[in-house]
Amino acid sequence: MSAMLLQCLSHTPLMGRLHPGQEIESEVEQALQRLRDSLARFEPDVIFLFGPDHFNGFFYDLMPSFCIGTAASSIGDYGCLKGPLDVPAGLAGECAQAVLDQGVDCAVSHRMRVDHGFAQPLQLLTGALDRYPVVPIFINSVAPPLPSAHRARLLGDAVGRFASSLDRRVVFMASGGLSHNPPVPSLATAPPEVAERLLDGRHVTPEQRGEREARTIEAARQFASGQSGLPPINPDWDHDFLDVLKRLDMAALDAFSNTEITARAGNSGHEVKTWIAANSAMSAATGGRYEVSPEYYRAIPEWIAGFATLQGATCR
Ligand SMILES: O=C(O)/C=C/c1cccc(O)c1O
Ligand SMILES: [Fe+2]
Repeated sequence: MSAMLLQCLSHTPLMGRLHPGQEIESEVEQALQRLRDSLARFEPDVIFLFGPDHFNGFFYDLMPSFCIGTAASSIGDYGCLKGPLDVPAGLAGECAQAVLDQGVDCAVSHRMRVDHGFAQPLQLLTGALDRYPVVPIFINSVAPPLPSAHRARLLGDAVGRFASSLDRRVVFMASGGLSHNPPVPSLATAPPEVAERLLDGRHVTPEQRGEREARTIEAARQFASGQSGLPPINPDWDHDFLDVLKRLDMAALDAFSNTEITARAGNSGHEVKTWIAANSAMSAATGGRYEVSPEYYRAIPEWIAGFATLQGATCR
């Protein structure tokens, strides 16, 4: 019999680099521990992990809206674990075919490079990149033109229908969001050497990577001290979004426009589409018979994150 579990969490490579204080860090740790415990209890056969990329694996020389990896490796940015994920190639390929058959155009990568967007949740919740088989599903969340919330919902729906046919213990996991605005360059305004890296940054040197990471850490330090031009985290929007998920209101998810997400959740707020896809997958796979509990939320400027966790399980 198929069994389904939904887990969503924010990621931030600033965790462990900047410190929002003991109380907040232990709150976050407890929220992560709840996810870890239910994941371990669930004993998944496979995790369908919806995640973004930050110009580390996907570039403007060929930028898909969605891509399923039949093999994937983490680049180890920001000190995350580096190396291969345990991707079941046949299953991932079948998933891609099923998604295409359901009318959602999705690219395939037989050598997907992933960054902290995929590596951090696996590391935080399982202690490794290859503890469980994982089908990595990329959603373009930072490189306009972006897919809509509606298309992300349909992607999730197609993955959920496929997963429900498997007779396996399946986790739908999302990594991203909620509202946040780290300093990600834009192709439209970038100087030539930065634009080149957005087009094809596959071969940056360790020094260039180190400089980029140091810039983000410095930007977070300024953001946390209130001396930054970066737009603020938006807890009101984040709570509204979590409410929609709690109500299982798929139609409301479709109504989030890209303009609204950028204006209210920030340029990187589009990472919520990973949550939209995972919740939609859970809805499709269970026929809507599941309950969602948003378990933790806090705006954490030191981590440039509206940081949240959510779980969902089938109704008994
Ligand atoms: O520098 C990057 O690649 C991104 C950093 C970042 C910072 C805060 C929240 C996030 O979701 C990020 O990806
Ligand atoms: Fe991110």
